Amino acid sequence: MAPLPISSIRVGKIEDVQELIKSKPNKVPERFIRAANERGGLVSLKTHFHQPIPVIDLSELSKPHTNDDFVFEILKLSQACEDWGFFQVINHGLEVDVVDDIEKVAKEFFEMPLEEKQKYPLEPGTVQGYGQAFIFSEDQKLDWCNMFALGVHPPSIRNPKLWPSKPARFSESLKGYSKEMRKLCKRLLTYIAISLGLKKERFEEMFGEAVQAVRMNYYPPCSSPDLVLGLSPHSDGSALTVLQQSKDSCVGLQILKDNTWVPVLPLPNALVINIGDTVEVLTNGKYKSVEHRAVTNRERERLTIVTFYAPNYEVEIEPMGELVDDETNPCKYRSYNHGDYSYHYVSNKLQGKKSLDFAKILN
Ligand SMILES: COC(=O)C(/C=C/C1=C(C)CCCC1(C)C)=C/O[C@H]1C=C(C)C(=O)O1
Ligand SMILES: O=C(O)CCC(=O)C(=O)O
Ligand SMILES: [Fe+2]
Repeated sequence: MAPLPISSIRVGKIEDVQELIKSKPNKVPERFIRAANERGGLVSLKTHFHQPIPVIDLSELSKPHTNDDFVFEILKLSQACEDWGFFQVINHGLEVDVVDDIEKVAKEFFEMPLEEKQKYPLEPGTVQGYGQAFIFSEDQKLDWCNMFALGVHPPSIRNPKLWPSKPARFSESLKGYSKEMRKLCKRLLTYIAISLGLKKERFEEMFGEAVQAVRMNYYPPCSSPDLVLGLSPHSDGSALTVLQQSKDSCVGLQILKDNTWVPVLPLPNALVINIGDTVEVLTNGKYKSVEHRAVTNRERERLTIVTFYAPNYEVEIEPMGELVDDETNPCKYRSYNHGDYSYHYVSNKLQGKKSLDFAKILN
């Protein structure tokens, strides 16, 4: 994926949100204030009474494929992917230490002095480093979030200058965590393949050496949470995304369902999984990527650790032949190179599902 021509990008001053709140401003700076139509939207109250985002129990999927419990959970998975594009997984079998450790080092990273974090700057037009990504103009609104993102795998996408030397355990911890996340993504893709009636290795065989990136999002508290957004609405360009919310995390993630923003209630020891644009294309729209955003809290900070898992940049993407029927289910997306899509994705601001127009066949 070629870098963007950064010289032409003028983004103005991007204030660091953690530093900003230290000065206790009596007003939220204009650059963070969203237009009324952007920050509002109907927010579902249903979640105050029950948890609507499907929950998939991965221990049920470890059972033999002939077992009724396995079949039942696969059906639940297929419904979750088709109706929601989002689900939480429990009993995922990840070592508690690995999950806890990354959360600790991520916290330690964000708590370091600004000068230390600024040794790893996210340059305009790139998506790796500390700062704000997807900002392309001086008048673009900013998210109420500090983020730190790194390409992890294959090693060729790493920018070693951006891997921090402090906290001392950061790199080791991220490598260990990413290894486990990679196994989890591969495993989830086998279940997703089975849920679609495909052979279980179908995604893995097509993806080649999959691309994996991590993004740590730190949302400081905001005195006027209704005026800002923690993270702008977007769908992920990945095939799958895994989101870990820190222990005791408050609600922050919202997903757009039937024109209503539905909050995702954090469950203890669960991970949130979502379908990315790439799986939408590969399944010819049977499983769709879903627009989501993050909101902030008046009193509480929130930390999330997000893994993006996607095919190798060399891979050609198009709807899978098994899921297309010229008569009853014609091809809705064109064929393209995943590296080109990644370039397109990172060259545009986050704007709902707009990035996917790149692939849509418009009739
Ligand atoms: C909100 O989405 C992102 O921040 C994001 C960025 C991912 C990336 C890095 C942090 C470094 C390496 C490149 C890559 C683009 C993967 C989303 O990632 C999605 C977008 C595409 C395309 C993808 O494959 O994952
Ligand atoms: O932090 C969250 O809740 C959402 C993060 C997210 O959607 C992303 O990083 O792509
Ligand atoms: Fe996302």
